[in-house]
Amino acid sequence: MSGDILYNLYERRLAARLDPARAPHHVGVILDGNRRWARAMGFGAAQGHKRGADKIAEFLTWAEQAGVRVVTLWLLSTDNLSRDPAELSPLLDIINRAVEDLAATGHWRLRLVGAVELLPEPVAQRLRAAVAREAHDEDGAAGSPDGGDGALAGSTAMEVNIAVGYGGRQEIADAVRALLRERAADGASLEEVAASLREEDITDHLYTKGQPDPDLVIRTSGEQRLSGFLLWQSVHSEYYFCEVNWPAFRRIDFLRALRDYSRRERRLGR
Ligand SMILES: CC(C)=CCC/C(C)=C/COP(=O)(O)OP(=O)(O)O
Ligand SMILES: C=C(C)CCOP(=O)(O)OP(=O)(O)O
Ligand SMILES: [Mg+2]
Repeated sequence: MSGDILYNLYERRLAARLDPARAPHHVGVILDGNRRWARAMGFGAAQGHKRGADKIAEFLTWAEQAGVRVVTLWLLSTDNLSRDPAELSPLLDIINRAVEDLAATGHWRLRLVGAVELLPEPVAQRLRAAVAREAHDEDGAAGSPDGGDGALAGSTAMEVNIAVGYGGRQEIADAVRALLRERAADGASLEEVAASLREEDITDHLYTKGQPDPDLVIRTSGEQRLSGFLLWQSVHSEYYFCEVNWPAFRRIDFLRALRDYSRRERRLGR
């Protein structure tokens, strides 16, 4: 039997054995290892990022098929903004194009989660425009990523958070700033804000406001760290670290993550 046939059989068996009722509602992904993948292939960093970007729509389709309702994709950290401009500039363009392509399918509900204002203005503008166009398409006709008659981006479409210029500490600082400004505009004194501050007030001002916390966070490339991803929201998240570099991530890697997740016992401190 050829490798492809065996792979397909294994993939189908893994998928069939997963209980959709145990699927994570929100999956966060740290798409790591683009440059290591590129180096191993004898390519430059930009080709690694490009191949990584090409994997995104495919991944979202797998997640949707598995019953996931929210996906957060970490495409650029605040720390990544200090990378060499020779790498950063093509990477920002690749991210812009990737988000425009996702928006053009009209298939997902996109949300920018990150300090977009820290990005070069033209990049930020393109990102905002792509996501705004997608939101507009919600009541119009748009096809599925494969060009078929898939679900339209409406209230039932999977939500996809695009984390660009995202840093966990930055997000919490932004949330506190927004909260303080809001309360100040209502005429509250600093002492009144301090006395009444609850955890939920911070949660309600995060980039992810209104969304459930991630149940499962996947990081590719073998690194076992968070690097600040969804710092506030990941208190009870399950982590899955996968050795494969992001551009080489396959559906069976994702299905294995889901299988692993379905076997975990989440106690939430109880
Ligand atoms: C369009 C996409 C997919 C964007 C993700 C950008 C990014 C910083 C990926 C991580 O790989 P890396 O650059 O950190 O590579 P490595 O970990 O191998 O150094
Ligand atoms: C995947 C993204 C977008 C950010 C985290 O990966 P990095 O590669 O930048 O993080 P470190 O390994 O340096 O912590
Ligand atoms: Mg990396």
